Amino acid sequence: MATHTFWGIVPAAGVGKRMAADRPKQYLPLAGKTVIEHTLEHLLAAEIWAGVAVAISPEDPYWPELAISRHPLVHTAPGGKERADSVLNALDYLQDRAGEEDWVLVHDAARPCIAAADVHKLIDALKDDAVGGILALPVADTLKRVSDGSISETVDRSAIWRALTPQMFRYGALRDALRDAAAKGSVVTDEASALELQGRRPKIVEGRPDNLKITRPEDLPLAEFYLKQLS
Ligand SMILES: Nc1ccn([C@@H]2O[C@H](COP(=O)(O)OP(=O)(O)OP(=O)(O)O)[C@@H](O)[C@H]2O)c(=O)n1
Ligand SMILES: C[C@](O)(CO)[C@H](O)COP(=O)(O)O
Repeated sequence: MATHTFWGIVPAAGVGKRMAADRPKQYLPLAGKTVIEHTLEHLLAAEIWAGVAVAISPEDPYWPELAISRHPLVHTAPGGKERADSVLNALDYLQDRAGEEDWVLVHDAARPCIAAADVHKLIDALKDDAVGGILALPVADTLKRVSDGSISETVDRSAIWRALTPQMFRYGALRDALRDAAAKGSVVTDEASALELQGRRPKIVEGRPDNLKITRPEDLPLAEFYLKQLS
């Protein structure tokens, strides 16, 4: 049976504009810890990691204060201007450690309710796949295309899924795809988009609806509720 090596990358260098708090949202208090501590503790609970590289802004005063920043499996990489730059920097940080065919799972610091079971579900579904893929959720609402404040059409939702994280790709393939996207000036908001631009077809694995991304203030009480259900 083939053996696999799994690295984690956690982009955590955003400023949280939409949250508009006194600090980046990954450091906001949530159920007795910071958001990023929940995220990393849940990821580490999957117990499959060769290491987890966390992309942190160079001016970030909060990260060194957290004990988890000194966890033996946790490495600190420099954050970048956009999320994709942070992920690329973390890949560069891992270059002497990770092999080209090792798996990399990228998970947002802002998704603290990730269940270890969902990490295992993604890995079990894709570890022998040629391309890799992502956790995602089918949309539950009717979708409208809107222009100038009015509806131009109702979009067929049967083929529309919401992208979640983790997103799981081979180290070398992900690095090359993100570098290509950057070289072309293409803005990619997730890892799958970078591989799609190269004509690849990442797979979809259905994730849990509680794996929400904390984006706006109203997401915090919802995350607290979900965390209570997880523990
Ligand atoms: N330059 C950046 C921008 C974002 N992220 C990370 O990418 C994840 C998802 O991004 P998002 O929710 O958009 O976070 P922010 O960019 O912080 O939020 P906003 O867009 O509201 O400013 C977050 O964990 C964020 O810290 C990052 O590592 N580096
Ligand atoms: C990667 C992501 O979580 C997928 O839903 C999301 O795209 C990241 O947030 P952003 O607001 O698009 O940067």
